[in-house]
Amino acid sequence: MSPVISADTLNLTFRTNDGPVHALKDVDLDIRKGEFVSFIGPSGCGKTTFLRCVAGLETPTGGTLTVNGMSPDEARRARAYGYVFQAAGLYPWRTIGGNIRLPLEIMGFSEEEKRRRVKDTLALVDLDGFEKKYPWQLSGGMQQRASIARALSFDAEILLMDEPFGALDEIVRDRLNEELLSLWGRTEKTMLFVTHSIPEAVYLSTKIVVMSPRPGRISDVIDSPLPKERPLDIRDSREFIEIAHRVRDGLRAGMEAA
Ligand SMILES: Nc1ncnc2c1ncn2[C@@H]1O[C@H](COP(=O)(O)OP(=O)(O)OP(=O)(O)O)[C@@H](O)[C@H]1O
Repeated sequence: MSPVISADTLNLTFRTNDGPVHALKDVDLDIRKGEFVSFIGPSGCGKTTFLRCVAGLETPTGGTLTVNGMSPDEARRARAYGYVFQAAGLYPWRTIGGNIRLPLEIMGFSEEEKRRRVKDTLALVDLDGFEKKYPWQLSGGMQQRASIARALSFDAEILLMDEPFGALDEIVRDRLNEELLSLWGRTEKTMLFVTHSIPEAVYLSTKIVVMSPRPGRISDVIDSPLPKERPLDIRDSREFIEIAHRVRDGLRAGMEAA
């Protein structure tokens, strides 16, 4: 099966007044359909930049990047992905339903289709009954779930998530991690997920991409041997702890080489 996302010697250098910033250096990575891929690495190592390249929001300065065999820009126009940011980014003057409808309105879905999709995606993230509430009436975790629903509403094949749970406390984060895994299991989307948390990366991923600081390079790619079904207490298992060690070693090696 050909990869959904394929990066080959991808480079991105930002030109700034203080000189060039090498945000990505020779990144090679293939991501297959239905994989859950986490990107972990120190601040400024290019995780967000990589996601933005995939989304067609940044233009690489070297190498090639394809999404579904197309350029990122073409893939964006073909609605290949939804984007979830660290802050839920919901419009406060729109209800939860209104927020989820927004991309559907922009994309010109019919009234009936909009209604159906809002209802279905709210159910998918376990927010049935909250359609008419405003964002401020929901907890931080619920807002983030609404933001995920918005990204899923137009049935994009790929979900780009940039530290979506970074601002939430650990208990809420644990629950959302479980819910996200279950959602992924049901929808079989391809997930690209940025995190600073080793346990979160190990718990969620089928593949963990460990990155090193500027210039942002990949220092290790770990294919997880953990089963698809993952109760939270899998975090106490020997396999889990071994993968977490390997991620930590990759992070350390990247820091030392930088
Ligand atoms: N538009 C831009 N112009 C100039 N430099 C930029 C721009 N965007 C990002 N950078 C720089 O590129 C590098 C990578 O940034 P990026 O946001 O991708 O890192 P990150 O790994 O996502 O960091 P964090 O974990 O803190 O979110 C950083 O040094 C950043 O300052």
